Amino acid sequence: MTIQWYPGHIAKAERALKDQLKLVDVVLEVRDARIPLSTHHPQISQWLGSKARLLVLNRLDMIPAGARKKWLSWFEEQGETPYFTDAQQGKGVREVAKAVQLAGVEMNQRRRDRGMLDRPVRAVVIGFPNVGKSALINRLLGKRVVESARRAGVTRQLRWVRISEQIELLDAPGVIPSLLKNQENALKVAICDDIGDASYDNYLVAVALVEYIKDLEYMAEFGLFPATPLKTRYKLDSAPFTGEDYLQALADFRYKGDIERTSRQLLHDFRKGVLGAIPLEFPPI
Ligand SMILES: Nc1nc2c(ncn2[C@@H]2O[C@H](COP(=O)(O)OP(=O)(O)OP(=O)(O)O)[C@@H](O)[C@H]2O)c(=O)[nH]1
Repeated sequence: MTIQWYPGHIAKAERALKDQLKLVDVVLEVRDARIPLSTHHPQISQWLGSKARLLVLNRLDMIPAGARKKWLSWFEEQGETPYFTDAQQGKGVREVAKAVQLAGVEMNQRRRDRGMLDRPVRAVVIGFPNVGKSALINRLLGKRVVESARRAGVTRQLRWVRISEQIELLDAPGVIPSLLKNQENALKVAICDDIGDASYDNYLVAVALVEYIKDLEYMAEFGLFPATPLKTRYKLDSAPFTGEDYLQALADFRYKGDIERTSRQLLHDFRKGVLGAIPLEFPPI
């Protein structure tokens, strides 16, 4: 199957991102906690060079507590400290601000060592489309300044905002272009709607979602997944079906055989959390 991006948009987004990165000392890289690996861009560390980076896993509310614990220990094993946030509710945001502040203290220490004066640390929030960057910026600001768009891929002009005496933040987030050669990652990103300007087939993406759910359902036993989320929501058990057959059966059972509508409904329910807290990735073993 194919998920297509518009190459012009990707090149433009990449240039805009690099311009933003030049301006800052600290980068807050936001990923989707449901798919922390698929919302990682392989070139990030190359783009950042020696700049400080803070890893934020947003949509904390959309994964079970057990999955969060697993990711925490996995990232720590990799030598990284993930900050988990629910940017919609403001959870975990204070800890992120503290970490930026600390990066500023370290930066100013280095400046003083070189005989320079202190200055506020400059930061930017970056991430794939729709992962919650604007929501995080708003929470860091403590008020609604940046429009938190419901549609993917919305950007604005650059402006600095003060979030404390010591921190200046670019009010517009940097959008990481979803250049995804790996179709499995691309599918997960499409399922989660972290995809921006892309065209894809709702039906194929919905089938993939059903298949992921069927594959991961056994994790409910370990508290890492909701029990039978499809059966609970639609009163139609997915166990006897393949992904394609389930969508057809569900369309026949509930949506007058309309498979496109069924696909859209399923994706909508997943994205709104109606199916429960459903992680689509777990740490590699
Ligand atoms: N459930 C949940 N929803 C969130 C969270 N963070 C953001 N959202 C919602 O996700 C949608 C996208 O959030 P935005 O902040 O606009 O995302 P963005 O990354 O700035 O998006 P673009 O500007 O399109 O790249 C909005 O509907 C937010 O309300 C979260 O932690 N949990």
